[in-house]
Amino acid sequence: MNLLAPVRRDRILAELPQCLRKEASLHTHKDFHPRVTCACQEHRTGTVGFKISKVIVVGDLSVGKTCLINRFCKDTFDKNYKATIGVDFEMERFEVLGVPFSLQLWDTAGQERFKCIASTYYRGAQAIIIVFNLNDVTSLEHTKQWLADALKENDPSSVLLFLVGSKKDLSTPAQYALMEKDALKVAKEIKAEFWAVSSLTGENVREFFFRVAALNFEANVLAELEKSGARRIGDVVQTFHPFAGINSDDSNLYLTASKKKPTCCH
Ligand SMILES: Nc1nc2c(ncn2[C@@H]2O[C@H](COP(=O)(O)OP(=O)(O)OP(=O)(O)O)[C@@H](O)[C@H]2O)c(=O)[nH]1
Ligand SMILES: [Mg+2]
Repeated sequence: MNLLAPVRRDRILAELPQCLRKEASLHTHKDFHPRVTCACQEHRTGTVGFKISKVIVVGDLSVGKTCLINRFCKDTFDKNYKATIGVDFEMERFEVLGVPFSLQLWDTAGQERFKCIASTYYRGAQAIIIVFNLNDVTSLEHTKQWLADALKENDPSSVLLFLVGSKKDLSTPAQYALMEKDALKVAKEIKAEFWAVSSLTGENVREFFFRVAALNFEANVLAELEKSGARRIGDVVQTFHPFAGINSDDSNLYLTASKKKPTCCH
C-alpha cells in the first residue's frame, strides 16, 4: 500500500453522489454544502487533504463484507467463503472537489469467535457500515446489535451510518421488494442510509463507496471550518471586509496560498 500513489482517475469526485433511496437517507441535499464547495475552491480545507478517515464494516458472518470491499478496491469476486480472522483493512484514495481524501476500510470478522479481536479495532471510526444479507432476515435483525457494539467505541453524534443489504443478485424482484421494506424501517430507526448491492455483479458498489467517501469528506471539511472559526470569515465576507478581526492563527490556516479574497461563502 503506497499512500503517495497518485489518485486513480476513477476515484475523482467532482459532484456529490446521490443516495439510493430518499426515504432512507439523512442527507438528501443534491449538492455538496455550499461552504464545502467554497472552501475547496479557495483551498481552505485545512488538514482535510492529509486526513485518513476510518470506516468500519461490520455484520454477521458470511453476509459478504469482504467481498464488498474486494469488489470496490480490487474489482474481484471470490465465490468461495474464507472467513475473516480478526480484521483486515484496505486503503482507498480519492480526490473530492480537487482535495485528496483517503478512506481506510476496516473489514471485520462476523464469526462470533473472532468478534472480540475485531471489536478492539472499532474505535475512532468516522463511518460505520453495517452489512446484512438481503436473503436472510436474521442477518437484518442482527444489525442493531452490531451497531450497538460498534457505537460503544465511538461517538454516536459524529459518526455516519450506512445499512447495506448484500447479495442483491440472489433475490427476485418480489423478494427484494419485501426485504427492502423491512430494511428501510430498520435504517430509519437506527438513522442510517440504506443501500442494496451485489458484489457478484458489482451493482451499486462503486456508487455506494463514492457516497461514503463524499459524505465523510463533507463532514470533515465542515468540522474543520467549524473548528477554526471559519464562520467568522463568512460573516466578514458579507460586509466586504475580508479577514478583518480574525486572529492570526485562524487566518494562517484558512487563507489560500494565493491569498485570494473569498467570494462565495454565505
Ligand atoms: N451471490 C453472491 N454471493 C456473495 C456476494 N457477496 C458475497 N457472496 C458470497 O458469500 C460468501 C461470504 O462472503 P464474505 O465476503 O467472505 O463474507 P464476510 O461477511 O466477509 O464473512 P466473515 O469474514 O466470516 O465475517 C462467499 O461465498 C461469497 O462468495 C454477492 O453479492 N452475491
Ligand atoms: Mg470477511
